Amino acid sequence: MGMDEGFDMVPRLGPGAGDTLRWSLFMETIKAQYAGDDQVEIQEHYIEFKAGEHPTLPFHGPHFLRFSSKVTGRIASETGVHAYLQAVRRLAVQVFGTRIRPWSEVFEVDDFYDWRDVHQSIRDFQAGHTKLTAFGFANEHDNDDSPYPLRYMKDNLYEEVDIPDKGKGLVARCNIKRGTRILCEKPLFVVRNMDPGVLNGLVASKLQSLSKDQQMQFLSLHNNFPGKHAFAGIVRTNALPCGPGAVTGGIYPEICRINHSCHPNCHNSWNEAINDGQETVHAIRDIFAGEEITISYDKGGPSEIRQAQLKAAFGFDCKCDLCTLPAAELQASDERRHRIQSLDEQIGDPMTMMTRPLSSLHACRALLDTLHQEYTDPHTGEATATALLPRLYYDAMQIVVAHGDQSRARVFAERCYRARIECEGEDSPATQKDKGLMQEPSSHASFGACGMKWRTSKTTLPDRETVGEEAFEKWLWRL
Ligand SMILES: C[S@@+](CC[C@H](N)C(=O)[O-])C[C@H]1O[C@@H](n2cnc3c(N)ncnc32)[C@H](O)[C@@H]1O
Repeated sequence: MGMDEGFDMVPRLGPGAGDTLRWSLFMETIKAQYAGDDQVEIQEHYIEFKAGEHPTLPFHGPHFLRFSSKVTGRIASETGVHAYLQAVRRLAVQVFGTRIRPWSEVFEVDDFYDWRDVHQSIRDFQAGHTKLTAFGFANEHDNDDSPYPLRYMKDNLYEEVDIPDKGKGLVARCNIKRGTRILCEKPLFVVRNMDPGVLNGLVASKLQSLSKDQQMQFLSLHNNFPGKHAFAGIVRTNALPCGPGAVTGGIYPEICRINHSCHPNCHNSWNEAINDGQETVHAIRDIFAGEEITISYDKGGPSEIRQAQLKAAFGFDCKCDLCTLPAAELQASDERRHRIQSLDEQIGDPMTMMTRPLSSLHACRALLDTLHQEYTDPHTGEATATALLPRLYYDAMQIVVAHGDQSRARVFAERCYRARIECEGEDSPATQKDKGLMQEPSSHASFGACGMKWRTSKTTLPDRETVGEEAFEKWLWRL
């Protein structure tokens, strides 16, 4: 049998320029170190150590999860694999620090990744794939006796770890399917935005009514504004608004550990319907084990604008995967985000909606295409959900319903409802409202408000199966 030993990379590497550069530096160091060693062979897509169980290092960093081998038994000792594991680990620690997580069956130190994910990633990079594929997802049961990921099913889907350049953060312990509710948390307390001195006193009195554990949870949160008013600094660093445009913000022991990304893989929202109000976090794309869980703290926009907003409101320079992309890719993203902003303004113009609704509707369609181009999964290249999608479908629904078109309004309301479920869950009041509109579009307050020139009944829509997808979309968007 033999005992395994090795190290895992947690969080796994992302597509940003920093991770790409560090990984290529590490791989070049490995190549130089083992240049004359005939047990170390450079293959097309990876470096192979022909010792023990032949551990490998892929050239494509995001595929790297684990470097390991059996370290007991005849083959291990004859090939000297233990010395390779130690030397490679030392070099990795020099480049990646605490991100390198050593583990050992000999010393009963647990590994991080499920072996099936490790084997899947090895199959992928050996075949030369640059996209990642997931072995399986949490909560997804197949006919196998041991559903993935068995040992995590009872636990949280995430773990708190140190994240380079961002302090602490949460990473996925297993692959998480898009739409999964990862967290649902009650605030320790809620507060309004106010002068730091007054806020400090108010928080001090709120802390007195909390348990010792809760006080410690609050005090352990990050403070990006150290100084005279420490409590107010913690609130400013961590408070999340209790709903869109809310004047109150909540403080949470776990959700407040989630770092910001300008291209987040999760969406957070306040759900009034759960036990007097709780904050939820949903995966808006498939998340791979070892990936950092992220939400957005701001309103988005091109990099210059959003980075300035983050600095002014929260006092940090954003180091997310989008902001650290190579310059040419960041510029392409900025162009799409400028377009998103200008289409959004066009759609929000009430005069255009009243007098030229077709133009507003076509702007919605153009926005949808741009969102699909901008919000793609960095690992698979597929379009992902974004909190902008339910809003877009809601806007499209409002445009058509205001002109009496119930059939299209029904389709847009349904799309809005489905997109909202992914971001907020079925039990969110906003999702339930969308569901009501999907069933009865004429119940919308603006029904017919701009006239009835597009009048249809809610049942007069073409059969998608009969006319085909393309014709249905043309009908829907009035193309
Ligand atoms: C709500 S806290 C998140 C958890 C925090 N990292 C911790 O250690 O507890 C927000 C703080 O995390 C850091 N942070 C979050 N997102 C970041 C990002 N994208 N880039 C750099 N720092 C970030 C900043 O210091 C920010 O003030």
